[in-house]
Amino acid sequence: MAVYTEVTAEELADLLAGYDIGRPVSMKGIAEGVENTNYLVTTEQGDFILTLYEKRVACGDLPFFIGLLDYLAAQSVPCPVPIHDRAGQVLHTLCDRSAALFSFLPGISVRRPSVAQCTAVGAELAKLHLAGRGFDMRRENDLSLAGWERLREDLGDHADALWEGLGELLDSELAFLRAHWPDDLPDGVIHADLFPDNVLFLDGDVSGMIDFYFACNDLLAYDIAICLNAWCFEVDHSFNITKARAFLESYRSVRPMSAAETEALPILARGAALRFLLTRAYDWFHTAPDAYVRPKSPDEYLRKLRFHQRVKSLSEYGLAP
Ligand SMILES: Nc1ncnc2c1ncn2[C@@H]1O[C@H](COP(=O)(O)OP(=O)(O)OP(=O)(O)O)[C@@H](O)[C@H]1O
Ligand SMILES: N[C@@H](CCO)C(=O)O
Repeated sequence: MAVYTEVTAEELADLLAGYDIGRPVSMKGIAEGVENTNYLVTTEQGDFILTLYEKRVACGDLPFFIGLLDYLAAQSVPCPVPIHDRAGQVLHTLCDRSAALFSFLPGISVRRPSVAQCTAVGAELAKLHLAGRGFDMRRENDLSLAGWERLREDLGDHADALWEGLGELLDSELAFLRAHWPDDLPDGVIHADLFPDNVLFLDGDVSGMIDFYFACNDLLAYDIAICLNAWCFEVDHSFNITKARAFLESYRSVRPMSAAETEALPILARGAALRFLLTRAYDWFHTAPDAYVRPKSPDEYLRKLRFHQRVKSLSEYGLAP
């Protein structure tokens, strides 16, 4: 479970004294999530999420994330709304960590998304991309090409210890992506980690998108590629073209994609697969055996990468060639 930092009832009461959200009634640690410590805090006025930022989120990035959530929430994007204290502040220090309170979003995340849920998330991602236009803070994607190269370097010989030949595969894929990565597609604010565990559903609709801590400025179509990987493969690793078609049609009904964006999808999907293959491989070797959370399987993303490497036509993503 991921409650890395224990907050006492007194510490919570002291924090809440600065807000207009009533006195605390209860506080429960949330088991899900691996990056930060999250508590469900109930006050006299309702439910809130208290997040304590652990080491993986850089403190310097927090104003970007908070500013973005404020901006998106003002445009009715179903994201956590940062709660401002009486002085207008969102960020506080609690137990030696940066901490913030957010609105609690109702809904349940799914493990195996249905076609209807892929349709719903496609439209919501497009709305998010449109809503992000005009947000004037910037955060570079530290997990794009240069970041992948750093991760590959850091993995070193561990790659081949994971699977014979993985090092060579990573090197040739990086060389391919370096030579072909597009730089002239529409860009903007992307979520960059919109996996099923970061989307909440209520009565078939998306009621919440959470965990914006990889959000950054990058190609909008790269975010689409991340979602194709995260939402459209089955547990047996097969690609579900019906889900892909539903997701893409729904996205394009809200924000039409240019021809250049659709043509770039196979390369972007390769990059997106490599990104999660590398971070999962990194975590595989850097997670202590007695850690709270088990690292996720890099193998899943190696298979996804291989699928996209074999794609010959956009029709394999359910798009007209
Ligand atoms: N605003 C919110 N409303 C409702 N539930 C939330 C909210 N924020 C977080 N949660 C709950 O807390 C859990 C962990 O949140 P989150 O995914 O942001 O944590 P994390 O540690 O950054 O995780 P990750 O491993 O996905 O990076 C979620 O799965 C969800 O159950
Ligand atoms: N979504 C990431 C985990 C960290 O956000 C993964 O599945 O590898």
